[in-house]
Amino acid sequence: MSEAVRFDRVSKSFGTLALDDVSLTVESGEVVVLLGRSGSGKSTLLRHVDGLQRPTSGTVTVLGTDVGRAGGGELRRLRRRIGFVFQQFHLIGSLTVLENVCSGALGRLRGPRLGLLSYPKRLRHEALDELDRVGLADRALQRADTLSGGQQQRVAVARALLQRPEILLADEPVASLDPESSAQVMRLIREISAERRLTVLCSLHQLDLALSWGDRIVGLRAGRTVLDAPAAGLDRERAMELYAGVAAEPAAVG
Ligand SMILES: Nc1ncnc2c1ncn2[C@@H]1O[C@H](COP(=O)(O)OP(=O)(O)OP(=O)(O)O)[C@@H](O)[C@H]1O
Repeated sequence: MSEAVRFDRVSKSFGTLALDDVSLTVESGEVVVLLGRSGSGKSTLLRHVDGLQRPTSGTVTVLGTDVGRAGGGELRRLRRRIGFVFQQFHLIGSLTVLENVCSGALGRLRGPRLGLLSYPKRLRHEALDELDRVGLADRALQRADTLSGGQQQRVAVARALLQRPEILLADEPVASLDPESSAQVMRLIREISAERRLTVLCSLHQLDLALSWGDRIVGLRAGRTVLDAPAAGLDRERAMELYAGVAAEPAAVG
């Protein structure tokens, strides 16, 4: 197996420590799910992978690039190899689904594009293939804002795939979806990772989804990795300890 991501004693301070001495190696093709309470450092960890943030100390190495030391050009080249899926899908609602997917290839093209026909035919075909992969080829010419949330997130996955990424970062990709759509999106990401040997780092708040679709669970608490274990066979109670100490909702009075 080759190594896709390595964190070597990484700390990140914003005044408070968001990451505290994190060491982690992710192999190519692994699906790693990050779990932890709000504010435990999941998004900060993801942002170090594509160099949106740089470590205060320690080393982050991604696809052979030392992210903390990389110059602007090197970072841009690295980012082309990394796809990102967000909680908010960030589609352009007034454009067709297909054009939204095509925009995933902008990093591979020269110059801006306006309108579906401004993309090379070969690329439109590639985009349609990716839409087919996420089960939405029949929606290609529909406006993106006419799709359900789950469908829009699948379009966002297709758009990220058109970038031909080696790593996919997903920051709470199902946080705004219903349980069925959430499972559908996670299953898709998992299957595509297996088909293409795509490395996935995904933050989630849903323990059951993490256990179902992750290869490996990394648990963070106050910026430290307190759990790093294969998802298969991981005791649910043990994973729940990540959330221990969260104040219960006050009981309704009346
Ligand atoms: N740009 C920033 N400036 C200052 N503090 C930040 C910044 N980004 C993150 N932090 C702090 O770092 C800590 C970790 O935040 P982070 O967003 O990584 O947590 P998280 O686990 O992703 O939370 P959530 O589940 O709510 O998204 C928090 O205390 C947060 O306030």
